[in-house]
Amino acid sequence: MTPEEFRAALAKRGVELSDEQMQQFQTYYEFLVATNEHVNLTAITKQEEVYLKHFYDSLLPALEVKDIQTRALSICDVGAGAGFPSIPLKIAFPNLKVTIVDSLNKRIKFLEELSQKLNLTDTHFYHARAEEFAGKKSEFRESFDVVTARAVARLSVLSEFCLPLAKLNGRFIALKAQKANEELADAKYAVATLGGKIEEDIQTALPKSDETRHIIVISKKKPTPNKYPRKPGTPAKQPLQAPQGRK
Ligand SMILES: C[S@@+](CC[C@H](N)C(=O)[O-])C[C@H]1O[C@@H](n2cnc3c(N)ncnc32)[C@H](O)[C@@H]1O
Repeated sequence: MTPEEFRAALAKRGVELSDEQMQQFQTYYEFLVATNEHVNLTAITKQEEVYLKHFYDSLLPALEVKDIQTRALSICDVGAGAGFPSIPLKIAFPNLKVTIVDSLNKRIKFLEELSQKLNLTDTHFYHARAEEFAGKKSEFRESFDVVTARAVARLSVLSEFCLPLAKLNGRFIALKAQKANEELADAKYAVATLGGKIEEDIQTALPKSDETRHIIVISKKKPTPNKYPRKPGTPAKQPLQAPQGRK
């Protein structure tokens, strides 16, 4: 998808980007590819692929969950890497307040520089493991309207990173490509244990492509018990699973 096709596809979905926003996406693309020469940020570097598979893909949550487009929501993006999905969301919807946490400091440094280049306001970057960032003593626990994550871990593990960060009545929105159905079934126990409720699995696709995407919306119904998230590494090693015989 060329930048102009990107703009037209979004306009078709009711999102009009200004020339300035288009320039921000272009600056993002150029800085991503230049930095990628010496810092491992992405395997996708062709312009048309970055616009489709990173930029447009990152905007899918806002195309499907409309209040992201207009409200001054606080968003925490867990494991954003080179900024996906939250930086494209912030460029397209400057109303958002974005916090990113990633365990790789080189990526956080890239994002800090990127944010300055794009003149973004209300963006905050933290080098930390999600398990610590969301811990019971953390000021960030249960403080965000929306928590997002793309390509970080399977849903049962991701729920333990993300649900503790969502406010009561807030949402955790996971961006998934394949195997979403399997992951959802496998994550039911974890989601319920952590205070969440699976609300929707919105199936969608990238334009001019048969690649399906799932936007999974989980609402935070109850506070997360203090013992979660467990210590760094444990959620991935021992994902929360129903005791034998329970579903
Ligand atoms: C495959 S990348 C995906 C990056 C981005 N979300 C995307 O969709 O392109 C996964 C990212 O999650 C980060 N990550 C993995 N486990 C993490 C954890 N426990 N806490 C914080 N960040 C984590 C990694 O450092 C990496 O930048």
